[in-house]
Amino acid sequence: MPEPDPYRLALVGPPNCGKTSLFNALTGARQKVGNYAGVTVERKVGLFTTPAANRIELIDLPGTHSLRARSPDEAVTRDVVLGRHPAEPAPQLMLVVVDAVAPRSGLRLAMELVATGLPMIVVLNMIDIARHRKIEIDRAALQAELGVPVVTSTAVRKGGLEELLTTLDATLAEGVPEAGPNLWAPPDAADLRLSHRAADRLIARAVTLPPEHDTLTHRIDKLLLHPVFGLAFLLGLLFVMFQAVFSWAAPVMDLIDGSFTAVADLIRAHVPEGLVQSFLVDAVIGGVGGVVIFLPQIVILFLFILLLEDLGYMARAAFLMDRIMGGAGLHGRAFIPLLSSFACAIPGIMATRVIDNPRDRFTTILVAPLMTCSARIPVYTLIVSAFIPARSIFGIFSLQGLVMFGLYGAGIVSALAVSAVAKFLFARGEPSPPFMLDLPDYKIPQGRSVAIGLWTRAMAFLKRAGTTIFTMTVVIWVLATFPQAPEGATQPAILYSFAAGIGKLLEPILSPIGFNWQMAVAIVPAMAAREIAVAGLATVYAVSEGGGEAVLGTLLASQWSLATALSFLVWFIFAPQCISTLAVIKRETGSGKWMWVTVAYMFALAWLACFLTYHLAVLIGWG
Ligand SMILES: Nc1nc2c(ncn2[C@@H]2O[C@H](COP(=O)(O)OP(=O)(O)OP(=O)(O)O)[C@@H](O)[C@H]2O)c(=O)[nH]1
Ligand SMILES: [Mg+2]
Repeated sequence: MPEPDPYRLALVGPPNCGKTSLFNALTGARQKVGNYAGVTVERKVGLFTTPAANRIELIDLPGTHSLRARSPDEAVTRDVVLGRHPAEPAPQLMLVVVDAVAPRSGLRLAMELVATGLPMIVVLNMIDIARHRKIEIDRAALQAELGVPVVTSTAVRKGGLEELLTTLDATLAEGVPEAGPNLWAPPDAADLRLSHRAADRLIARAVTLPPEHDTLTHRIDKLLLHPVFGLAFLLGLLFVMFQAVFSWAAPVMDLIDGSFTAVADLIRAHVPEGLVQSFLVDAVIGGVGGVVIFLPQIVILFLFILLLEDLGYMARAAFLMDRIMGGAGLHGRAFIPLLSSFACAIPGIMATRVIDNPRDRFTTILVAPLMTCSARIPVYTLIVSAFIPARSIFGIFSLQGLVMFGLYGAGIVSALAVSAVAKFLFARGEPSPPFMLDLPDYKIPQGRSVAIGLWTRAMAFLKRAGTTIFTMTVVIWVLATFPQAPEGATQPAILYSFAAGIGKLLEPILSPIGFNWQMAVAIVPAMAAREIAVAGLATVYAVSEGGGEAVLGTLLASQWSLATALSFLVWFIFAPQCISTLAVIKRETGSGKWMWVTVAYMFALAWLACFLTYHLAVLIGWG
């Protein structure tokens, strides 16, 4: 007998009320959660079985305050709930999640959702915090007013879902009620006022707030949202973050480096000199190993980002930066997408779905690839450690760390500059409405969720090293090795290879900015992933040096001028070296136009900036 179809349930609620935490707890998934609005921007589906063996297909949705959706992420929720989504039939039952600490917007949404006719269960989540704060909620009154079951939950605690599961099974045992007629219509301003008043009445009847309002969050915010001290704190925090990425990681990186060198020595000792040895040492260890070394830096960066997300600081930073970003024509909501782009532009671009005005959204998408993503870290670190002396300044800051900070700064400043130009170019249309931001309460980060987040990111990085980066490194090795030098050749073997031929072909475009042909061979395949530039340089130089033992950094320092090195760094600030990002831009904007605009302006900017940097450096005498 075929199994009956699972019940289709959807998690609906305002932003940041814990929908995804519930989703993860119920289905065992590892979707991203974070203490700010707009973490989830697309629908996710998972399966689970209740204690009474009911099979459930659960849909996690982006948060929204109303079905009157404004931004692309909210539109997903509206379409799924109203059964208009092309790939998703309407759910049979909604779990309407309400933040028990700040129940207003959730209860308002629940009242609006009653009109859809879909059966629902209201889940008062974060009840742990509500109890701690002595917020009392009269569930019987809520149940009577809304006419639906109301349960409490703590999504992030073991056993916090028992009541929800019991009620769910009881509801399903009676058979899911048929959906009533859908009477929902987009509310106008008068409807909205009415519904806000109705929600206020409901809260007045069912929720008792403790008298004092001066919570810890308020006290911390007095400092951290201070216009001067707050900004100084934010700047200091970012500075510490980049110093940490650069200096804390060093000992672990040395350790990894040491073990790779040991393995390479083993291979040299046991595998006869020739193609096999060259492949293993130059491509696999030199190339892929050369990238894997950067894992500690990536992990430290993500640790900072995950902690800030979970603490609830992100929205504060957005609030502080709103004025500065507004001056450059960026919407306050652009901050979190841009900050996420420090990790990777792809989730950053996806996160722009929370911006409702298309012009603001496209401007953010346009500049997101300028933020320093983690794939640039290996390139920056390699060049900075090879060319910038490891001195300390004022005895505390490392000069190398300062240069790294400068590279990040250059990305941020150029993103602001490009968006200011974009604002000037498409200044038509009315100004964006003011930025309304929910500041979530601070929360102690959940160790488990931070650990899972770190693990997922680290695995993704290693997977990239084992797939894309490995493949491209092998391609580069083949190109740099074949055809082999003819008998009696007088020049180095690599000059007879395909790689040299390709590099020479690109030389006319790249020599004005100080690049040699080896760099051309490294940056073309690095379109697949920026780290390949490091693997590529390692492989090309290793092959041309006949598998010499020199460390890549030392080798580069002996072969490149400082002017060339600086130009190479600048190239990686600006050039659109990432095909996946371009593909996501195309998908998220729904047309190839914005993708080509991005490619064109970034390449043009990269070339010009490199040209200036290189010639200026030569003038100074660094040529
Ligand atoms: N203490 C406590 N924290 C919770 C609970 N549920 C969620 N959280 C925290 O609340 C924050 C928001 O959780 P998410 O699951 O990302 O919220 P969401 O509703 O999916 O948010 P969006 O996707 O942005 O709409 C995270 O920091 C969670 O760790 C809970 O029951 N108790
Ligand atoms: Mg979510």
